[in-house]
Amino acid sequence: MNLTQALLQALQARGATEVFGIPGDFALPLFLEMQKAAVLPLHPLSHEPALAFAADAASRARGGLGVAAVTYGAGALNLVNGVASAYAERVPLVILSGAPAAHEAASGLMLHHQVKSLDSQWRIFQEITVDQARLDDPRTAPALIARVLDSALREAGPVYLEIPRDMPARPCEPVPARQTRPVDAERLAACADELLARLRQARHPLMLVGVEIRRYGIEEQVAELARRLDIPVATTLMGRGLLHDAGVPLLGTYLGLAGDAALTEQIESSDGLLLLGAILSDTNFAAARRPINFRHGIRVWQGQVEMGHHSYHDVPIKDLVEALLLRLLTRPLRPAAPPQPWPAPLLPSADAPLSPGAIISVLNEFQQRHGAMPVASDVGDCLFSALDLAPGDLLAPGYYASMGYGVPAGLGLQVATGRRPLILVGDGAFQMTGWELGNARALGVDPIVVVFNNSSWEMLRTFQPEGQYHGRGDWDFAAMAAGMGGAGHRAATVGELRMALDQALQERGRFQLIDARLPAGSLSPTLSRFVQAVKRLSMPED
Ligand SMILES: Cc1ncc(Cc2csc(CCOP(=O)(O)OP(=O)(O)O)c2C)c(N)n1
Ligand SMILES: [Mg+2]
Repeated sequence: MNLTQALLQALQARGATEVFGIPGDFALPLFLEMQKAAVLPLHPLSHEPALAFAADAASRARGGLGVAAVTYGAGALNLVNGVASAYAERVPLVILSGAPAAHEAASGLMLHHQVKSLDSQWRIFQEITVDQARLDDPRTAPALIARVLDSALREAGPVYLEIPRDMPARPCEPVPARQTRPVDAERLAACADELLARLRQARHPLMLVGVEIRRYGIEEQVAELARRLDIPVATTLMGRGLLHDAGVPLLGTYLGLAGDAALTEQIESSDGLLLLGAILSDTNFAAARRPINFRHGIRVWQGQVEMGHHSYHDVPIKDLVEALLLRLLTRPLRPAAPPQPWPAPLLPSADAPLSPGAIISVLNEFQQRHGAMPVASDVGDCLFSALDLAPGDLLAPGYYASMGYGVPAGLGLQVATGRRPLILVGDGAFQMTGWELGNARALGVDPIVVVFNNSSWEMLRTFQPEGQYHGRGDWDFAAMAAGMGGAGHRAATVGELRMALDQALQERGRFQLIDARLPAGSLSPTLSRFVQAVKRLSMPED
C-alpha cells in the first residue's frame, strides 16, 4: 500500500464518496496515484472555487467528508474563499494540496507558485481550517491523516493536508480507523439534568434548531426529542430545511422582523429557548424585533452548553441529545405530526410577468405536481426567495454568504447523492461560477438551473440605490446553454416559466438552464421585509 491508497481508504471510511480536483505539477504525482488507486472517483472541474463549493455540498447532502484536491500555490490559494465558507458554515471539508518535494524546498531557489515563503500557504490555511498536517514522512503519515480527518468530523470543519510531490507513491501503512474522544459521563449527566430542569420550569419552552443537527447526523434524534419534550420547533435561517420530513410540528423559520410576526413573537418571548446547534450570527438573529437575551435560554453549540451563567465544555451535541432522550424514555412519544402540506400556491395568471415571488409560486406548484427536488441556492435574492419554498432539502451558504456557491453545489449534490437538484442562482452569481455547468456531461449530472435574471446586483442596489455600478448588463444565458452541452429556456412570464420547467423535467442527460427574466427592481417579499427591518433597526430609537 502507498500513501495515496492509505489516504483514500481513510477518506472513504469517513464518508467521502468522490474527490473534486484540478491538478498542477506539484500535484500530478498525487493525481496519478489517485487514478491508479481507483478508490474514489476523481472529478475535475474548471476553476478551484467550484471545487470547494462542490465538495462542501457533497458533504452537506450525504454527510461525511467532502474532498477537494489542488496543486500548490495558484491552485490552493484559489480555494481560500470556499474553504473559509466551509469553516464558517461548519462543513467537514478535506483539502489535499500538492507541494514541493523536500529536495526542491532545500534548493535555495525561489520556486514557482511560491509566495512570501514556502510556508505562506500553510499559514494561510491554518487560519481557515480546524486542523492541518504536512505528510512529508510515510512513517508518521497514517497517524497524522487519522488525527486530521477525525478533527474534521469532530469539529465539523475543514482541514488541510499538504502532500510534497515525492510522497504519494511512497509505501505506507494503513490509516487507523476513526477514534472518537470519550465524553466525561458525570459532566454530561449534570448538563442533561440541568437542561431538562430548565425546560420543565419554563412556561413557553421552544426549540430553535441550526446546522449542527445536520452536520452531526442527529436530525431523527432531535425530532424524537422534540416529540418527547412536546415542545414546538422552529429553524434558524441557516437551518432552513432541517426536520422538514421528521414528523415534528415545525413552526417555520425565524427571521425576526422579516419573518412571520406571530412566530417572531413566540420565539422572542419564550422563557425557555433551546438553541440546538444554531450559530449566534447576524444572519440568524440581527433582524430580531427585540434582542433575545440568550442568557435566559440554553445554547448548545460547538461542544459547549451555556445555560444562564453556567457553561459546560466538551459536551458533544450528539451525546447530549442521546442523554436527554434516555431521560425521557418514560415520557410519551407524541405521534409523528403528519407532513404539513403547503397551501396550494396561488399561481398568478399565466401572462403575468415574473417576479421572485412568482418564480417561487411556480416552483412550489411544480414540485407539488412532480415531487420535491433538493435545492442548491446561491446568494442574492434567490436565497431570500428560497425561504418561501415548501420546506425541503436546501443547501445554501446562508451565513458566510459567498456568491458562486449555487451551480457548483448543485453539481456536487447530484454527484454525491444521484438526486437531480434545482439550482437557484442570480445573474451576478452565475457570471462567477455558472460556467461549471460545462462539466455536467462529464460528471453525468443534469441539474435544472433557474437564473433569477434582473441584470443587476439587485441586493446591493436595494441597499444603495445611488450606486452606479450595480448594473450587470443583458446576458442571454439561455443562448449560452447549448455551447456548454445543455438546453436553454427563456421565460418572462409565469406561463413561460411553468412550461420551461415541465419541459426541463422531461429531458434527462443534459442540464437545463432557464433564464428567468425579472423586471428591474423586483424583489422577493422576504428581501423586501429584510430591507425594511434593517432600515428600521438602523433608525435611532424614536
Ligand atoms: C463572492 C462574493 N462577492 C461579492 C459579494 C457581495 C454581494 C452580495 S449580493 C451581491 C449581488 C448578487 O447579484 P445577483 O445577480 O447574483 O443576485 P441579486 O442580488 O438577486 O440580483 C453581491 C455582489 C458576495 N456575497 N460574494
Ligand atoms: Mg441579479
